[in-house]
Amino acid sequence: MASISSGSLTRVLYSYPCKAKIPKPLYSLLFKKSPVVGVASMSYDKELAAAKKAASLAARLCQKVQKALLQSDVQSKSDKSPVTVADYGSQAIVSFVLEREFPSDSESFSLVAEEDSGDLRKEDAQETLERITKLVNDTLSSDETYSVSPLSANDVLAAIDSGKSEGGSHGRHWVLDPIDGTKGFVRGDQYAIALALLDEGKVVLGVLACPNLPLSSIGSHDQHSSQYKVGCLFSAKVGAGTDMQSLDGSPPIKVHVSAIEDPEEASFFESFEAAHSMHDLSSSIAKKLGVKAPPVRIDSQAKYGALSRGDGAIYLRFPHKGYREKIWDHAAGYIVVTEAGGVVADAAGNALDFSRGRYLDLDTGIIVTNLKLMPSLLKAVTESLNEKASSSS
Ligand SMILES: Nc1ncnc2c1ncn2[C@@H]1O[C@H](COP(=O)(O)O)[C@@H](OP(=O)(O)O)[C@H]1O
Ligand SMILES: [Mg+2]
Ligand SMILES: [Mg+2]
Ligand SMILES: [Mg+2]
Repeated sequence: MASISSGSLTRVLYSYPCKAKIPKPLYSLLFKKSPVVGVASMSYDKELAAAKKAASLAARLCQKVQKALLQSDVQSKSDKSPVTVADYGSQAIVSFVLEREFPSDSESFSLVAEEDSGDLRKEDAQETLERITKLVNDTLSSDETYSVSPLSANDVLAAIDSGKSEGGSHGRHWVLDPIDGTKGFVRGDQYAIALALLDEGKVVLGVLACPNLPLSSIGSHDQHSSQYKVGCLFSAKVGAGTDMQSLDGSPPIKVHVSAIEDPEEASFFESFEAAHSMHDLSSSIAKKLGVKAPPVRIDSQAKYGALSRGDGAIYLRFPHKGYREKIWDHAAGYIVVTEAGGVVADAAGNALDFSRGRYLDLDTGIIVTNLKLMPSLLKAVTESLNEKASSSS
């Protein structure tokens, strides 16, 4: 989390609309000291290097599949959401690389990941499993640092199933979304490989590989244009800021969230999929706040990456009633944004709690912006939610 100087503290206090009392949850979110007390002094350098390597290799596998996506590569999970050979392949690669990079931790290795091998163990999935196994082996052999004998289909199933951990508030847990934004991936749009590490319940590092995200700002041009070089790797470590580099290996640069204070100049991100976030609610919040620009709708945690380098100033996510957010959909994005100076909160202004297992139990939605805009954003969110509640009662 970005440290907050007394100067910025004063500015935030003054920026709170109407000098109203700052709500308690928001106060603690904006002003509390680093949330990783006790683990902040660890370096996590080796872990971050391993995470970047694992996510970059997984991105290579995903790029290959997205270029030649076959109808048979896309399956439906029991909740009807899509999953592809690349989701499984990416999870197998990341799991394999992490276990290999930390052989001495094999007893305590813990990975909380989205996919499991249940459907791949069914009889009619033989061909799909073979295709995934080939993809994983081809990707590993394309990396000169891994001279391993090819993995069998069973090795691949076991690597995928390493991701069954429940996480929690004790010890270390890797958190993986092997493809976040599978719907975007299938459409040929944005997606991300999102990997984070929890230590004693706090996110201490995160990596976002975004193979289709332009290296230059998407605030200023059409994100679908083929004119711009794409492929970004964001990485963040607690207390060390956020870096961005190209996926093909340029040196990293430090990135920072937008410094915009006037909502009229701000633009906001939201899900491309209306089923994932209530677009009408975001537009009512944006209108209240005075945001002029239309929403930028993109898939996946690429939104957190783009926000961390200031492409836009606000991210609004309001799932429909009953949906429970998962930790792998936010852990990496959360630290990428907070280390770049941003604030991530639920709709009541509470900090997100990644220590409760696979789910993030939170109040109503997720809002992300910079320190200056957060108080007025939270006020607009509260008003819009109250209006929505009274109009539906
Ligand atoms: N009804 C729903 N409401 C909110 N989020 C949902 C949802 N159904 C799926 N999702 C989540 O939204 C994620 C994609 O986020 P975004 O909308 O920002 O692109 C999905 O990740 P996966 O694609 O990894 O399954 C999934 O976890
Ligand atoms: Mg999914
Ligand atoms: Mg996801
Ligand atoms: Mg996913």
